[in-house]
Formats: sequence, C-alpha cells, structure tokens
Amino acid sequence: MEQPRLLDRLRDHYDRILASPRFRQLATRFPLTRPVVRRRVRALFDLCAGFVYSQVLLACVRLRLFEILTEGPQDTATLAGRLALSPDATLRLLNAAASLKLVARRRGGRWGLGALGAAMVDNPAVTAMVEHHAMVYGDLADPVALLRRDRGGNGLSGYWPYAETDRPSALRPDQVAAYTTLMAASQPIIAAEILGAYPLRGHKRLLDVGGGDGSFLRAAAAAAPGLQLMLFDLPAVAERARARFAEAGLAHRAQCFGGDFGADALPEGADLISLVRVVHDHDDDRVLLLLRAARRALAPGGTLLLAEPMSGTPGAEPIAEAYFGFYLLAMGTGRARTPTELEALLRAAGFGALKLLPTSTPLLARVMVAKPA
Ligand SMILES: C[S@@+](CC[C@H](N)C(=O)[O-])C[C@H]1O[C@@H](n2cnc3c(N)ncnc32)[C@H](O)[C@@H]1O
Repeated sequence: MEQPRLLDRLRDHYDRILASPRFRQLATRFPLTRPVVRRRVRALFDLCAGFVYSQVLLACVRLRLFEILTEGPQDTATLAGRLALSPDATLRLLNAAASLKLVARRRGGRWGLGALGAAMVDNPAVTAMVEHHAMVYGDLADPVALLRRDRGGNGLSGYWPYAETDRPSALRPDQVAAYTTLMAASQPIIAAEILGAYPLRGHKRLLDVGGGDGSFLRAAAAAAPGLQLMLFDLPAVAERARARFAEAGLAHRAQCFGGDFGADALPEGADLISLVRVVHDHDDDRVLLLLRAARRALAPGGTLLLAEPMSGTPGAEPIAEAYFGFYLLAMGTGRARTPTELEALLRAAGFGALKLLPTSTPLLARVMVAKPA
C-alpha cells in the first residue's frame, strides 16, 4: 500500500487535534485561536440549521412578503394584517428573516427588503426552486435510507419520470408539465451565462437537445437574429415547445422533433448542437449514447456545446457535491461531473478540440465546446 505522504500525515494529525474536546476548550480560551474557533462553531451551526433557514425563506415566499415590501417599508402591525398572521408571529418571522438578510430593519420600527430578499423580487427561478424544495426535503428526510436503498421510487423520480422509465417517449403531457415549467423558470439566467460565454457567432442552425419548452432557443434567437432553431425532446415536451414558438411568433424559424435520444436518431443539419443541463441527469452509458447520437447528427466542422453546473468548480463545491449529489441520487440517475470527466466522455464519443469557456457565474453553469475529432 502507498505510504501516506507527509502532508497527509500532518493533516491527519491536525484533524485528530481538532477532534479532541480538550483542545477545543483550550482554543476557545486562547485569544489568538478564539476567532477561528468561533468561525468554525458558526459554520457547523449553519450546517445543522440549514433546513430551518430554508423554511424561513419558504414562509416569506408563500406569504409573498418580498412583493409586499417592494411597495416600501412597512411597520409590524401593517405587515401582520397583510400576511394574515398574529403580531407575535409576524415579529418572529421578520426577526428570523432579518437575521438571514431577507428583510432589514428601517427607521421608525418599519421593515424593508434585505439584500437577499431584494434578490428574490421578480426572480421566478429561485421562487420556483424554493417551492420545489418541499419535495426534495421530503425525499431526503432519511438520508441514510436514501443512500442504502436502490435508486428510484422517490418523490423526485416521479417528478422527473424520464429518470425511471425505459420508455421515456411514452410519457404523457401531464407527466412532463411540472418539470418543464420549473426548468423554463430558471432558463433565462442560464441562457444569459451561456450566451455571454459563447455568443453563437457564425452559426446558421442550432439544435438544442433536451431543449424543454424552447426557452434557451428563444434566448438564442433574440441574440442571433439569423439563426435557425431546432429542438429535440421527448414527444410531449417537444409539443409544448412547438406551442411556445408559435406564441412567440417564431414558428417560421423553429422546428421541433419528438423522440428519445437514447433510442432515436437526432435530426441532422445543425452546425451547433447544445446540451443544456441535460448530461448531468444521466449515467455514463446513457450519456455516451446521447453524445454519439449528437456526433452523428452534427454537420462536418460543427460544434457541440455542453452547459451545466460542473463538479470541481472552485467555490461551488457544496453545490455540485452535496446539493446535486443528493438531489440526483433521489431523482434516480445522473451526477455532476468534473470537466475532466466530461472530457473523457466527449472523447469516447468521437469529439476533440475541447475548450472550457469562462462564464460569469460558474456555480450556475459552465460551458464546454467540442468539435468532431
Ligand atoms: C433538466 S431538463 C433541461 C431542460 C432545458 N435544457 C433547460 O436547461 O431548461 C432535461 C431535458 O431533457 C429531456 N430528456 C430527458 N430524457 C430524454 C430523452 N431520453 N430523450 C429526449 N429528451 C430527454 C427532458 O424532457 C428535459 O426537457
């Protein structure tokens, strides 16, 4: 067996010291180590209390507190009336929300929006996520059982039914409606990240595979007026996209194709194929089927663009590893991958010339482009 390197041995030693209650007591008393101890205690408490913080946010969203406060600062009694809560319950909620920077105290005993509450205003993406998390938390109520049992059979795997079925093409409109609406709510911020990193210059026809209701393609159409649009998704989803394109007056520029990318050929003719938040939903064997199908469909010299949150993103580790790790476990398939893991899959499917492009908010999405090898 390989000998632990010196750095690893030092780390083990340090961890053993930190784990000792006697050391923690000493470190709390010693002025130089006290601030470090306090920061760690706070970080650990935040981990323990995370669910409670989320539920304070959920209460604010359900009571429409942020919208109410956009009208201007209001006092507790007025807010109690508008929230239909007792004055005591209102004050409890406002104090909790203020501690989380969702609301802020203003002069004269009034309350206004806090920095994070202000970011929730007109933010359907996060608002929809906050509501959706009721289901996520239900599935994670017993995390050890979730880790031990076979995948599937959870609220989330029912919500994303393509994760559980062998015949995703047979999914009915009512089975795809909720997740398609949820994805569309957050797509504008993802599209802004992608189009900021890859402005679509020089492309004639874009095929968005797993394109949902076409929200990404509509953003692409606005950014590149001459671009022709093609969308491939499960038949019931492609039908929704067709209706959205017609509503947006884009029917003449957009073609929608229904099918299963694991079984059916992708439509040909695009010089750019995008996979936006699609690959992380699937296990490696299915991703390879998808990437090979994209490789066959892509015009010679074309480009494949893959965009999603990735593992190994500095500063976003808990989002990829803890959040997506457990979310996708409950959903039943997929995982967040590092750029290196994605690169290996892309190469195995016949792509080369890979580039990871910088995005302005990498924790939301990173963008990788590739060309047929
Ligand atoms: C997480 S959603 C992403 C939607 C959209 N790209 C976005 O970012 O908002 C994944 C999409 O892949 C589609 N999808 C899943 N499995 C599929 C399959 N086997 N064939 C075709 N589309 C599939 C789903 O219907 C869904 O629209």
